[in-house]
Amino acid sequence: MFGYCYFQSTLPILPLGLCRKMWPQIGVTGEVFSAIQNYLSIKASKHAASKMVTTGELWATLGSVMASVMFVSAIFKQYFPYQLWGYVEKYSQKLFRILYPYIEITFHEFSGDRLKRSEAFSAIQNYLSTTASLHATRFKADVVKDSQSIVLSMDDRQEVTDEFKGIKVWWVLRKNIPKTQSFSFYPATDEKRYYRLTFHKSHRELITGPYVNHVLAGGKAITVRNRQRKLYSNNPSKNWHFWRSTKWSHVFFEHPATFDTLAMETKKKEEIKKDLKKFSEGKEYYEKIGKAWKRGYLLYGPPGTGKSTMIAAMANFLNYDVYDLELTTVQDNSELRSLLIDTSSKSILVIEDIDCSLDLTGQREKKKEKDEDKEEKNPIEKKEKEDGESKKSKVTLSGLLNFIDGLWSACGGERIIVFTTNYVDKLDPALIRRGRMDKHIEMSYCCFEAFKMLAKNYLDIDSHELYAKIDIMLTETNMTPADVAENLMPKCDEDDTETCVKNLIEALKAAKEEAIKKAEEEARLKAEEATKKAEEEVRSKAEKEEKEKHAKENETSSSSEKENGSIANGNENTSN
Ligand SMILES: Nc1ncnc2c1ncn2[C@@H]1O[C@H](COP(=O)(O)OP(=O)(O)OP(=O)(O)O)[C@@H](O)[C@H]1O
Ligand SMILES: [Mg+2]
Repeated sequence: MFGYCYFQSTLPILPLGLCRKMWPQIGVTGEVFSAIQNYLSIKASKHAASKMVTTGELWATLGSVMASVMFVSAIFKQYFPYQLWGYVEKYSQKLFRILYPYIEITFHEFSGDRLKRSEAFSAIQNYLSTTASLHATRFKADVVKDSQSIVLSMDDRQEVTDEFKGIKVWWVLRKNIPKTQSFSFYPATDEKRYYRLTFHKSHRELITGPYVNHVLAGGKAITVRNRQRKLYSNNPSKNWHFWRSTKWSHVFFEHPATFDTLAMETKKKEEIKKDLKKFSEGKEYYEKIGKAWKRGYLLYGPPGTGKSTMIAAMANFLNYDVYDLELTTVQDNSELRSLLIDTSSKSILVIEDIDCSLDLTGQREKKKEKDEDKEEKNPIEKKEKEDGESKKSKVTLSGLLNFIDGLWSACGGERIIVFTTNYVDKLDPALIRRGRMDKHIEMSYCCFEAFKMLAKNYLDIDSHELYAKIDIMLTETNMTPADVAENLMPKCDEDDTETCVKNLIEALKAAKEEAIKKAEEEARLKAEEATKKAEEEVRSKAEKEEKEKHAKENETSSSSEKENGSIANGNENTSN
């Protein structure tokens, strides 16, 4: 009503602004324009005045009603006996229930002290995205699946109705904004959103049971249908409390690698695929054996052998999200736990190059501390060092071990944890024991079978006359699949299959020669080292002998001197 009055009262003024802009453009002279302006302003003011009277009347009526209510309630409070207040409350609630025979259920966005986003909330959001599109008038739009489709969802405070077995229910999206005294640029930081479901109390059984289940199941089905997988990376904790920030930020996961494009022995590949499938279908089995529904994979091998590519292939095979955890930005073990809790199920949690991520052995830390104690530092250097230390991650090996295999690791379920490393021997045995890293997969240099897959992918060929030669050369040389792939890739339009295969042969020859040179160089260095060592030994032996000889000579000379001395003394004594 108020909005309508306001609109009516401002309406006549609006065209004035437009006139001002438009009329000069169509050649109306200044005098004519001012005449029209004066005419319109008189008309508008009359119109507006008449509407203002209506608004004034409305306010006056409202004011008097309010005053009457307040007066009656004050009188009532003063003269009504205090002892009877309880009854008044009780019966007023009863009366309210009779007058308002509806039940309300709220579904909050976050559960468990804001640690985890409620799955029910997301399911309802998705369910209502289809229901809302029929009834609501205000929407929020999200683009999914390579920008090919949009999903509409209810906007804040928008109410929609739904029907279930002929019964009407109402949904509304609301949010609680905490009453804060402080001024903030980001007022919505702590807003708590929730869906409220309202229905008549006579349908309590039907709505709280079958209807809610129907909504959740429908919502989950839509989630799966519209699901676009995501690649997450963890945010530094200093940003966790900023406006709308979360512990993880994401982009859509679009890596095209699959097990078909991954070059490795077929037997090994099939074994991994079976293992993954068994895991993803093993909910009941894991429950039965009393184990958290998670599985650890350790991928190790030289750089360029396809460890990261394997992770992408796994995610595409299982249709899982990927959480790429950068351990060095995690401040301490409790942050690590928070990050773990904030991951969704059906996901792969990746820690790449685990050997480089952190210094995870306690002994090394202690040794360093001792060394530092010895050093005398000036105060500025010391302060700088302390600042650097405070920013450094304090995640410990035991924190990481608990993260993977502790009580918290069971939160969520259906999770794969993958570690990659170039140096498996560097890792602490506790970190990679079975139960933490259940399956160890070695990613090795390119074999002939892997080469054939790469050739099929890159050049679309199954055989070639040079295959036999390549087979032999690959056994003689260590070349990573990354290098093989790079050589097989055409670099310009003129590069045909023949050129690419020959390029690979040239590269293999060069690699072999380089390997031979390297081996020769190593052998030469080794021989030099051995000769040096032998010479050193001979020299030290000679020195030792020389020293011994000297010592002996000194000994004999001193004893002969002593002898001579005693003879001389004897002679002196006899002459005396
Ligand atoms: N087994 C493979 N099958 C198919 N492509 C591969 C394979 N290995 C490597 N590649 C190619 O080489 C590139 C590098 O591979 P990737 O990043 O997976 O190696 P990595 O083992 O993770 O190396 P790093 O240890 O340095 O991280 C990829 O882009 C991919 O195209
Ligand atoms: Mg990698």
